Amino acid sequence: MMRVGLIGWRGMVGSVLMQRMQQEKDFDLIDPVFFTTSNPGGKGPNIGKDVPPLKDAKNIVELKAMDAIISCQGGDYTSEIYPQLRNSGWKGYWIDAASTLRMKEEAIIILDPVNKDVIKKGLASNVKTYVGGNCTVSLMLMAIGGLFDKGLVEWISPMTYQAASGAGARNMRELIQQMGAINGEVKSLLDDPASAILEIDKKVADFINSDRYPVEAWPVPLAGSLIPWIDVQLESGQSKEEWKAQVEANKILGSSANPIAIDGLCVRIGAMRCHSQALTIKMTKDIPLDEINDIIASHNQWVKVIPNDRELTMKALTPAAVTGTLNVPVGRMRKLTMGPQYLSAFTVGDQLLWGAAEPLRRMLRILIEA
Ligand SMILES: NC(=O)C1=CN([C@@H]2O[C@H](COP(=O)(O)OP(=O)(O)OC[C@H]3O[C@@H](n4cnc5c(N)ncnc54)[C@H](OP(=O)(O)O)[C@@H]3O)[C@@H](O)[C@H]2O)C=CC1
Ligand SMILES: N[C@@H](CC(=O)OP(=O)(O)O)C(=O)O
Repeated sequence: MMRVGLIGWRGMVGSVLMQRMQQEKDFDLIDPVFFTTSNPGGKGPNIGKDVPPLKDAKNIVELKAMDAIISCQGGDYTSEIYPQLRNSGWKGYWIDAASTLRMKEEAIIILDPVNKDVIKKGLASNVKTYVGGNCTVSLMLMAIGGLFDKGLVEWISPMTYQAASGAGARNMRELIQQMGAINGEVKSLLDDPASAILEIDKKVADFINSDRYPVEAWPVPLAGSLIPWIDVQLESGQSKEEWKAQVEANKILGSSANPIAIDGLCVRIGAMRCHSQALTIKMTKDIPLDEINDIIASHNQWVKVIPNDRELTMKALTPAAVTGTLNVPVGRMRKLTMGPQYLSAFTVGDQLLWGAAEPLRRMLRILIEA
C-alpha cells in the first residue's frame, strides 16, 4: 500500500479533506501517516483504523519515507519544507492545496474533471508535483468546462462574490460576530414594530463605522458591507486573486501558450463557504442557448444547469442551497444585448470542496489507480 503523509489535516481545508476521504473510503486504500507542526508524538485522528503517533512535519527524514504527501498546511510550510525535501533527493508525489508552487514549471494544477488528460500526460512524463487550483478558478472551470472543451470561449469576465471561508476560519467566525453585533445594536428597535426604519438604518450605519464594530480578522467591515479587494495589489492594477483567473485557468486547460483572456473583479461578500461568480462570456461563435445548455450540462456529473427562471434560480442558485455539497449549479444564462455571441452566466460552488479539498483527494485516487 502507498504510504501517504498528511499535513494540515486538522485545519479547515484539511478537515474537509478528511471528511471526504472517510466518506469515499480512501483510507482503506492507503497507509496513512499523520504529521503535525505543533504536537509531535500526539495521538492521530480517529479514521476507523490504527494510525501511528503524530510525526514532526518538519522532520525531512520522516517525510522522505512517504510515497506521497498531501499538504493543506499552507504556503509558508510549503515554501520552507518542499525545497528541502526535493533537495534531499525525495522523488515522491507532493499534492498541495497552497498556491506557492502552482505556477512553477515542475507542477501541474489539478482539476481532473477538467484536465485529466494534462494530469495523465504529467504522470507519464514523471511529474511529481500536483497542486490544487485557486477556488474561484476551479469552480468556474467546473461550471463551464464544456464551453472550453468545445473551443467556444473567446474571453470571459468573471465578477466574483467570494465567501468568508477563503480568508480562513478566524474570518468566518468574525463575520458571524459582526452579524450578531449589528443585530444586538438595534435589537430593541427591531422588536418594536412601530420603530422607524430610518432610525434603525442610521444606528446600523453609525455602528458599522464605529470602533465598537468587531474588525480584527477583517481589515474593514464585511457584515452589512462588502470588500471589493481580495489578496495583495499588483502593478497591473489587478488584485492577486484577479490575476490568478487567467494564468491558472490557462495552465489547467493546457492553453498557456495561447491564453484565453479571463479578467474581472473579485469581491468578498458575507457568505460562509460558497463562492459565486457572474460571468460575461464572449463566445467564438453564435450558437443557440439550448445547445449551450447541453454542452455545459454534459461536461461532468457535478455541474447542474438551472433554467433561467426566477423561482428555480432563487431556489437552486445560491450559497445557501449549495453549501456542503459538490454540486456546481450554473444558471442565469441568456444572450446579452451586446450581441448573440455574448452570454451571461451565474455559478455557485463550495469553495472548501471543489475549491480546495476535493481535487486533492481525487489526485490521490488517480495515483492509487495508476
Ligand atoms: N481557506 C481556503 O479557502 C483555502 C486554503 N487553501 C490553502 O490551505 C491552507 C490552509 O488553509 P486553512 O485550512 O484555512 O488553514 P487553518 O489555519 O485552518 O489550518 C492550518 C494549520 O493551522 C494549525 N492550527 C493551529 N491552530 C489550529 C486550530 N485551532 N484548529 C485547527 N488547526 C490549527 C494546524 O496545524 P498543526 O496541526 O500542525 O498544528 C493546521 O493544519 C492555506 O494556507 C492555503 O494555502 C487553499 C485553497 C482554499
Ligand atoms: N484567495 C481565496 C482562497 C485561497 O486560499 O486561494 P488560493 O488557494 O489561491 O491562495 C479567497 O480568498 O477566497
